[in-house]
Amino acid sequence: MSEGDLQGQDVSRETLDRLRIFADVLKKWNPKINLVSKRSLEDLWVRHIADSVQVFKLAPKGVEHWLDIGSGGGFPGVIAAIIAVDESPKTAFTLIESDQRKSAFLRNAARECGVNIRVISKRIEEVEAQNADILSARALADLSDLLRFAELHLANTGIALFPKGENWKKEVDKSLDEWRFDFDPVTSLTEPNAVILKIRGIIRV
Ligand SMILES: C[S@@+](CC[C@H](N)C(=O)[O-])C[C@H]1O[C@@H](n2cnc3c(N)ncnc32)[C@H](O)[C@@H]1O
Repeated sequence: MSEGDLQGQDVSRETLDRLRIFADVLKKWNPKINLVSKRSLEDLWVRHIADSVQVFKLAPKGVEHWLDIGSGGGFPGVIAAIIAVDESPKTAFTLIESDQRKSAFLRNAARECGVNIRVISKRIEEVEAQNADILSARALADLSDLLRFAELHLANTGIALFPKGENWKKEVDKSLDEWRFDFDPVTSLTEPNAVILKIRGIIRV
């Protein structure tokens, strides 16, 4: 287990302490509600934590509102909120997670880490428009569905950050039937064939 390994990404000592608390809470809850697979728990720091840190690092600092959808075990939403305590303290975080037990975990983990996060336990499509500056989602849906969620909850000037696996080009091509957008595929630090799609200017055609 690569405890504390953030793949060379720099965070403060205080942030690292909070991330350690988060890792402990996740390990405590995981056997009961299966937040991450048992196998990936062995590589929690790289597979999940460092993978989420890189999403935070791609967002501009000082934005008002960050929305993470389908947050599950808190990736990348809780990790981004933890780093923001130091690096972007004015940013408010909202997480949408429809599963009640996972929502309870997210609230508990935020409290234990001393981070202020609003958790909405509803389906993304049933939540009132959030007008977010940043929208993140990992392992939630294919790109076309994510763009539908962005249409609901992302401000016109906002940025979507979607980690995607090696099939990302196919997902982009498929989504162009229905959408136009500007995008930048940033190579993942944790998985060489994966990217984080940084997307702006989403328009339905
Ligand atoms: C595969 S998990 C990914 C969790 C986390 N983002 C990660 O990367 O580890 C997808 C999560 O999205 C939630 N979810 C799926 N569809 C949803 C919806 N329509 N509204 C709210 N939450 C949803 C599920 O309950 C689940 O926790």
